[in-house]
Amino acid sequence: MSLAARSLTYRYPDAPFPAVDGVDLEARDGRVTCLLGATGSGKSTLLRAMAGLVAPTAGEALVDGAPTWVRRGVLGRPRRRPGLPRAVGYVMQRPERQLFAATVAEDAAFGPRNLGATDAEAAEAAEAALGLLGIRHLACRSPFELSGGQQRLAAIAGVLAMDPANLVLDEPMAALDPEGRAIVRDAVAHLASRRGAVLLVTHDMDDAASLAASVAVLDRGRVALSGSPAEVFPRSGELRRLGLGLPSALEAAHLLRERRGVDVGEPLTLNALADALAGLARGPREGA
Ligand SMILES: Nc1ncnc2c1ncn2[C@@H]1O[C@H](COP(=O)(O)OP(=O)(O)OP(=O)(O)O)[C@@H](O)[C@H]1O
Repeated sequence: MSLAARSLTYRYPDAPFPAVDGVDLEARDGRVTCLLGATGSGKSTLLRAMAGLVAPTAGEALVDGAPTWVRRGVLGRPRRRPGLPRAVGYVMQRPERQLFAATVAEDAAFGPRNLGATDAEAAEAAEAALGLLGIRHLACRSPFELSGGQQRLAAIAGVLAMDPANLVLDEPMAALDPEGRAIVRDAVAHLASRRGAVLLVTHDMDDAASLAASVAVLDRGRVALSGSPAEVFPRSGELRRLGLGLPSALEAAHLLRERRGVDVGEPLTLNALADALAGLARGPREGA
């Protein structure tokens, strides 16, 4: 399973510049790939193109190696590849705004029913999706009486119930309280270990550092930096120039080095920073 962009360009009608400009990107099986970038850098547009919601103006978006849109017919107009919703699921920004049914289970069953499943098959798919996200106990609740984090999980369950092989998510942790963020972050990490490729847009460097196996930074529609978090995040000068901050642990490590002359390396997570500090605290005593 995989998601890929090949020289992908997307220009909105009448826009002077492409929002996405010749992007090459690969999101691999069983891993989370995070798409980062300043506001307006083209992340959501690239995500929508890679999920096949829009046809690239030039280049290709590939899902499991096949283009999302093909030119067929005598007029050669682009047409979305059949069966795409099963190949890639798309979780839009604030997906809970789309919740509409009387219960969480009915809401999650809507997608599979729409794809042709019988009522029994759709109910089974919904139950499996709720189970995957650990919210089976909410099945009979009204989606409108849930917490923000629970609503977000219920909405993501609606996408998973369609059983997509790969998944793209646009800022799934945004606008949630810390508990809601943690619930969704854990769910995404869990999904990545069970699904194909997971491609996620986030503005939060801590989420990216803790979740991603690889990251790509967009700048004015182009990939400016890419690699593993350990390769990308230490490039603090370039990240700042691109309008991005650092993971908090790395920021703290840089402050410790600059202001106190203490070197804890380049920790990307608070756990790694705590381990490095514990190592420093132990070091002199052990050596004494
Ligand atoms: N429907 C649209 N029509 C015309 N231009 C658009 C449209 N949607 C986005 N754009 C433009 O495309 C560019 C990229 O927008 P996009 O939403 O992809 O950026 P983003 O990186 O996801 O931003 P943010 O972090 O603020 O969500 C921006 O210049 C934006 O103004």
